[in-house]
This record gives sequence, structure tokens and C-alpha cells, in this order.
Amino acid sequence: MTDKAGLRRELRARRRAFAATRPSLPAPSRLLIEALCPGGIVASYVPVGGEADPALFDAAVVAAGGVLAWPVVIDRESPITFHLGSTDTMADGPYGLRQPQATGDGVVPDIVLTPLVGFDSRCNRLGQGAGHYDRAFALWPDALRIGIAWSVQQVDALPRDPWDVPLHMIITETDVFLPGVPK
Ligand SMILES: Nc1nc2c(c(=O)[nH]1)N(C=O)[C@@H](CNc1ccc(C(=O)N[C@@H](CCC(=O)O)C(=O)O)cc1)CN2
Ligand SMILES: Nc1ncnc2c1ncn2[C@@H]1O[C@H](COP(=O)(O)OP(=O)(O)OP(=O)(O)O)[C@@H](O)[C@H]1O
Repeated sequence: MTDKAGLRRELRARRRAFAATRPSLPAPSRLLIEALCPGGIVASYVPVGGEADPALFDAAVVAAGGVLAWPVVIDRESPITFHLGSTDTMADGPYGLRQPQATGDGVVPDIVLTPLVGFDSRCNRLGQGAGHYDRAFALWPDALRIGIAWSVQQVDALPRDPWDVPLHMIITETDVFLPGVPK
């Protein structure tokens, strides 16, 4: 199956089923976080639909002196913006998301911890289908794009459209993928 809509259906179901077994990501090493994030702005996300929970990364970022930001959806067609904030003060947003009550233009992230529906070993990413992250990556091409996922979300090769921006790294509960080192 190579069409994106069909893959999304299958991979969302796989993600939910795997998440129900209560897997967890390993805590990232202090050295990795300190190397990647010397006091920068790291965009994270609040997981939905069985997405891998980046909470241990969030904690490591803060411990390393970084600042967390969160995506805010305006509508399906607009780029997401990233806003500083804490999970305690978020409000309900579209698609069942929790998001900061945003004011202003938001911040420019140094690192984007990126949720995904599917990925391949070359760090291509399939998202929710609204182009929200691809638009953000086009706006902030200098940000380091790190995908966070469960291993069951891997497929052999994703179909690619011209606007798809690959990730620099994908971390799962069992592996780290780098685009130059296919597994
Ligand atoms: N946790 C999280 N936050 C995120 C995203 C994400 O993928 N995960 N986004 C990524 O772009 C943006 C929100 N964009 C979205 C665009 C479409 C749908 C969507 O169509 N959801 C389906 C249900 C999906 C499911 O069953 O798991 C729907 O509402 O029908 C969701 C989010 C920003 N915040
Ligand atoms: N940089 C961009 N500028 C304008 N539109 C874009 C851009 N990137 C993607 N899109 C639009 O977003 C829509 C969805 O793209 P796609 O199916 O690749 O979603 P996706 O890979 O699930 O993306 P995401 O996770 O970023 O939501 C497409 O109609 C595409 O035209």
C-alpha cells in the first residue's frame, strides 16, 4: 500500500494498538541532550491517539537549561506556530489537542520534537495530513527536526511529495534512525 491516506489509516491503528501495551521511550542520555540543546528553545508536543510521549525528553531539555514550546493550530490550512508555556495552563484545541492559550507570533524553535504517524529508515515522515509540520519546517529550515515514534510506525519506504521535509533523526523505544545510516 503506497497511498498516504491508506497508510495513515493502517498506521494510526497500529500506533493505538501498540500504545495500549503501555510501552515507554528510554530516557534520553544527558550527553545527547546537552549536545543538542545548549539552552535553546525546544518545541515538544502533548501526545494524542497513542503517540509516543516525549515527556522524558521535555524533562531532560529543562534539566539541560532549555526552554519548551508547544504547537498551536490556528486552522487546517495555516502554519502552526510554537508558543512557550507549560502543560498545566493549556486549553482544549482542535483535533482533541491540548495547546497553550497563545498570544503574539510565537517563538522560533531550535529543535522540533516531531510527532508522526509513520516513518521510514531514511527519516521520511508521514504526518496527520494537514501539512502542519511540513509548513513549519519550510518556515524554520534551520531547526533540528527530531521525530519521536514507536517502532511499529516504521514502513519500508514512504511515498514522498515535493513538500515533504525529512527529519534529521528519529528516536523510537528501540532505535535511533539517521538518514545517512539506513537500517
Ligand atoms: N500531539 C500532536 N500535536 C500536534 C500534531 C500532532 O500530530 N500531534 N500536529 C501535526 O500536524 C499538529 C496538529 N495537526 C493535526 C492535523 C490533523 C489531525 C487529524 O486529522 N486528526 C484525526 C484523528 C487522528 C487519529 O485518529 O489519531 C481527526 O481528527 O480525525 C490532527 C492534528 C500540531 N499539534
Ligand atoms: N510548505 C508547504 N506550504 C504549503 N502547503 C503545504 C506545505 N507542505 C505541505 N503542504 C500541504 O499540506 C497538505 C498535506 O500534506 P501531506 O499529505 O504531505 O501531510 P503530512 O505529511 O501528513 O504532513 P504534516 O504532518 O506536516 O501534517 C498538502 O495538501 C500540501 O499541499
